[in-house]
Amino acid sequence: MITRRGLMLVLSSPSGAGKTSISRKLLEREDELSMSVSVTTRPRRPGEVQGRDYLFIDPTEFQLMANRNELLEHAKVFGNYYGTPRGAVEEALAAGKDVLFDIDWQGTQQLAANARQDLVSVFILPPSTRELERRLRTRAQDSEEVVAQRMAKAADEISHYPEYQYIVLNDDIAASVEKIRAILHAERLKRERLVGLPDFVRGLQDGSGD
Ligand SMILES: Nc1ncnc2c1ncn2[C@@H]1O[C@H](COP(=O)(O)OP(=O)(O)OP(=O)(O)O)[C@@H](O)[C@H]1O
Ligand SMILES: Nc1nc2c(ncn2[C@@H]2O[C@H](COP(=O)(O)O)[C@@H](O)[C@H]2O)c(=O)[nH]1
Repeated sequence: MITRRGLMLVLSSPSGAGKTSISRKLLEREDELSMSVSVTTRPRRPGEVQGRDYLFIDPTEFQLMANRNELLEHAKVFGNYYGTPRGAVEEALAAGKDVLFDIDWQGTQQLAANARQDLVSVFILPPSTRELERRLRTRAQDSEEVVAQRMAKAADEISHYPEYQYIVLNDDIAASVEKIRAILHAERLKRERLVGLPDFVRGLQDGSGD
């Protein structure tokens, strides 16, 4: 019997390039994929739902979670704290399920340091700086000040693209989703992820695997 270890599919990008939009569409199409819901100290945006988009917590609670080693990775991004709760991810991976992450480059580096073999990392680029700013503005969920702060950090975020295995230029969202699905489907077939493969092949070779 061949089974498979779950993988961690990470999407990173400068703010506004499209990670959240792409993630939602991926989850609609991929039954075996679940979203890692982060904790954050950032204020909730209009329309965001507690427990679906984030677990919104206060800085004291965040610090407690970090101290208790309940976060798989954590980072300060744009002045707020964000982190990945460890329990849900470890449970899903152990059950052979894949987990989708929308996290920044700092978090990706931490996951890579601890579990590089289970990580599939994708960096999403916007088609242009002008389009990135247009997307942040038309999302209409952040103040002028926040948009300016995120645009000021975009070049720095983009400088981390060489740390990622795959690059997707998010011009057309449907096409971007299909590209990431293709990455996911190919990565699922990687020999290294298959558990029980040597025994299965040995059975084929010696004829005992009927
Ligand atoms: N390919 C695309 N073409 C046009 N608009 C897009 C495209 N992808 C995403 N958008 C729009 O851009 C805006 C920002 O997208 P989204 O919130 O998904 O970005 P994000 O990378 O998750 O941002 P953040 O890092 O701030 O969470 C949204 O209004 C979304 O509808
Ligand atoms: N290292 C982590 N980064 C995270 C996590 N959750 C989200 N993020 C990143 O933060 C910025 C801003 O997100 P926003 O929702 O405030 O627009 C973005 O780059 C996210 O990818 C996390 O758990 N860890």
